[in-house]
Amino acid sequence: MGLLIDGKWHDQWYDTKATQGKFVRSQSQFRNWIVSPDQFDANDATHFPAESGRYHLYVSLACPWAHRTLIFRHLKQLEPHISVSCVHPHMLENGWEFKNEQGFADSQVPSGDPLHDFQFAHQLYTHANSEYSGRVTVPILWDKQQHTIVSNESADIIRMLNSAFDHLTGNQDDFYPEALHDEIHALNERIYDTVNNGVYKAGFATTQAAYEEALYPLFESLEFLEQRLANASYLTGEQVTEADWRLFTTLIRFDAVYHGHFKCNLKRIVDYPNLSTYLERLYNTQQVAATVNLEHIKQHYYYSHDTINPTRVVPAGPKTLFRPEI
Ligand SMILES: N[C@@H](CCC(=O)N[C@@H](CS)C(=O)NCC(=O)O)C(=O)O
Repeated sequence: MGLLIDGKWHDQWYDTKATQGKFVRSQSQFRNWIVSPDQFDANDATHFPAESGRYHLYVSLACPWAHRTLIFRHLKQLEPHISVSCVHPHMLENGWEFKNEQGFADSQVPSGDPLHDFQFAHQLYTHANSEYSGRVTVPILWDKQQHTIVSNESADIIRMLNSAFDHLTGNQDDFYPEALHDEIHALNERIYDTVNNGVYKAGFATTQAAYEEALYPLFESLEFLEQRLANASYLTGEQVTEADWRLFTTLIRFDAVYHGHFKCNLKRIVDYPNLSTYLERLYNTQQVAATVNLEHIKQHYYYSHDTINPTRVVPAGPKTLFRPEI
């Protein structure tokens, strides 16, 4: 675990001393956009054209932020147009590594860096910007033509994938419909702060106060979502949107990892009937299940964060992520 400073790798854990034990997530720095041909402006340096075969997505199958982008690539039928590969689940002194290990092979996503054969993800960042300072995170959306990072922000990447390539795929499914923008933004804001990032704030807290400051709002939000799903299949009603997929990748990791490893243990997702049914509904949507690799998920968190779990023992359970039939 570490970061780049002026293009040089430094192995260091998150510093929470200056923030009273609180984990503060840093902003993603590559914020360009792939845009559809009708909106593409060649004079805008942040615009990248939506072309088949031009882009590569680097993900971690363990990471909930990267998982969102993998789901959108699948739902929008972008597999033939955007190539993908994954890092090894263990993120240690060199950060994310590209390493083939038979035991961690995934049936859908190859591991490694097929474009440069780099050993570490930080080499992609310095290849894009030799002076880069900051964290080396996944997902990374890479442009094979300009040899650079288009974006390392999952929230932006799923918006691009939602519509920019529609002319190539013919897939018009819209997970960010105009009429629901306000509702989606409000949901995203609360869910990002208290749930998606909330579990990390609880898990990486180094003081009791910082932990509790994240924990209670997290469970208030889960209660709020449980109520909201009492009479609706999805967060905004009967249409599945990006707000659901953004929540999904946290919920699917919750009982297996966040409940134990991040101490988010007031309740499990299986203890919420509506949330649990909802989670299973999303999991069973259009083979999204194939994007979930529980082995990578558990190995990553329990093995990589040795300040939290120094023995690196990975728990065997839970036996099921869904509510047993009653
Ligand atoms: N805001 C980013 C966050 C991505 C992120 O933090 N990814 C984690 C993996 S779950 C990571 O790569 N962490 C490495 C680090 O912080 O050094 C996004 O949503 O894309």
